[in-house]
Amino acid sequence: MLPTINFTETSAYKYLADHFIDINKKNLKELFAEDESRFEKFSLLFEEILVDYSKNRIDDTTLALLIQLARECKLDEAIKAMFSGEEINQTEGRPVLHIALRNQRNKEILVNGKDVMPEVYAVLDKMEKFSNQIISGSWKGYTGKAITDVVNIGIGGSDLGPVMVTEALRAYKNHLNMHFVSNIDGTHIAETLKKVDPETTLFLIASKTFTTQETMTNANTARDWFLANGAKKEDIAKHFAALSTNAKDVSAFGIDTDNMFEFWDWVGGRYSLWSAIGLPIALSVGYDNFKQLLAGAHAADEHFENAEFEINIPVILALIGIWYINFFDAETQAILPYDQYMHRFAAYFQQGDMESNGKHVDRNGHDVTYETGPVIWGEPGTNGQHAFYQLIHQGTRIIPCDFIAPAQSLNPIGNHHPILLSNFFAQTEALMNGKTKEEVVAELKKEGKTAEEIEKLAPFKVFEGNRPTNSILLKKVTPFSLGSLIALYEHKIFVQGIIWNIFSFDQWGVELGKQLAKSILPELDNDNEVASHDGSTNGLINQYKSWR
Ligand SMILES: O=P(O)(O)OC[C@H]1O[C@](O)(CO)[C@@H](O)[C@@H]1O
Repeated sequence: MLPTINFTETSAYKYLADHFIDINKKNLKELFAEDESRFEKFSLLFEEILVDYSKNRIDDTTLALLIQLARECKLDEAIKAMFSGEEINQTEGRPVLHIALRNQRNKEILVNGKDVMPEVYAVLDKMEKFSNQIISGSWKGYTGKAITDVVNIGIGGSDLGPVMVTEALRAYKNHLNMHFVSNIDGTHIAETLKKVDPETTLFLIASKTFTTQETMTNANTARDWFLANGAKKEDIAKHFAALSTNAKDVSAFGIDTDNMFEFWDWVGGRYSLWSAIGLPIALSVGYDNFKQLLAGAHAADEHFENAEFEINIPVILALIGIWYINFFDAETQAILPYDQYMHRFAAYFQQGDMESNGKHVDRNGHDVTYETGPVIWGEPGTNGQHAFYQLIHQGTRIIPCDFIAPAQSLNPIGNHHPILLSNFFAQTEALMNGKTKEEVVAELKKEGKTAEEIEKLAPFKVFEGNRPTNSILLKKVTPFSLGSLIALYEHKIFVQGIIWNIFSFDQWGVELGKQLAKSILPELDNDNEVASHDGSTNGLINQYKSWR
């Protein structure tokens, strides 16, 4: 059982509320001026990842109080509970053990008294064998040709993780063409099927439950297309595999359970890229790289489980996030990778964070009286700079940002990378220091503007600064470093959920829309006017019926 402490009733919270009044009067520039050792104090090096959190509106007291908050909320007990396989997903009656999927130390992890590691290793072995066969071409399609294209059909956690990682590791990929179909919109599968040949395509049906409407509809369409283009039912075994926990429905669909890669109910969908759901990753970059990804995540797990809170990256990042959300009223958090390969990283953690911590009921079943999960968003730099950074620099809201960049480029062409990184360094500096009226006036004078022009223009050119950022500098994006980075973010989400006293591993909030869509679907079968809903929904459905 997880602790159920209301963090706003702890003494640390009360001290933080007082301390906030002082910190809120200070700006980051002053904090740096007051303390020359901020960077040394407020940065952590883990493997080949440097996390600099010194450009945050914190000082020694803030951090000490935040850590006290974590202690009062019994974060240490919660971490132990997760790592030891307790049923911490209490609303679904399950443990939460994505850490077991990357456990590399042959340590037993018990679920209901049974060690899950032999099953985990058995599936990994099966993934290794299968991915080697597909990559080497020894696995043949129904006409004897090797596989050239892989189409992963899944949605949410059964899509976003593999998409994000295969893109982030694109520099490591082999000859296989990877495609991902998630949306129920027929356009997604139609456009994908235009690009592939049934004789050389492998379909992976990725669904934990094997009941998700979008995935099953897309899977049926893919199977129909396969059979309508020359293949027979018995050929399905060579071209369809399932990544699922539901063996019964997998075989009812017609997939041989030999081609099923199993995982378990203790793997949450949005934490499943480490499981059989990661098969497209192993296919795209090879099994050895997939293992490196797991190894990187495992290293981060060990860090999270064992490091003191003062030097524990997920704990520090989570607490700083709470500082902004619950004291500064920040509503959103931007994730800004300066790495084109990581272009889906923010989208991935949109699900990771928002489906986990978008909750308004605490672990006692009561409405919370404080804010919980932030809106997560972001795009890669420098594209974002030319789109939405204006609001981050000069808007009215506080938007804490994570800037992420690799020191070494995987495509070191000309001076692209130094230019990219000069922007990465400049942005956090600009957000922190801003530009004063005096600086603006001096600049305008230099440009030869008149006193009147200066007076008019200056207010618009002032940057107040004092805008907080974390900088995460990786030596290089490798399967190992990416695995670590993802796991650090996962654990950050866990820590925040513990402090907010919410359940981070269920997602009841996605059910209502699904239920209603199921009840509306039969109403769309005929042209009868609908009157069973509210006025707006009736109006929309009836207009649709008149236009289709
Ligand atoms: O893998 P499944 O069972 O098809 O579910 C897909 C996704 O649907 C959800 O359950 C809800 O959207 C996600 O948590 C999950 O990742």
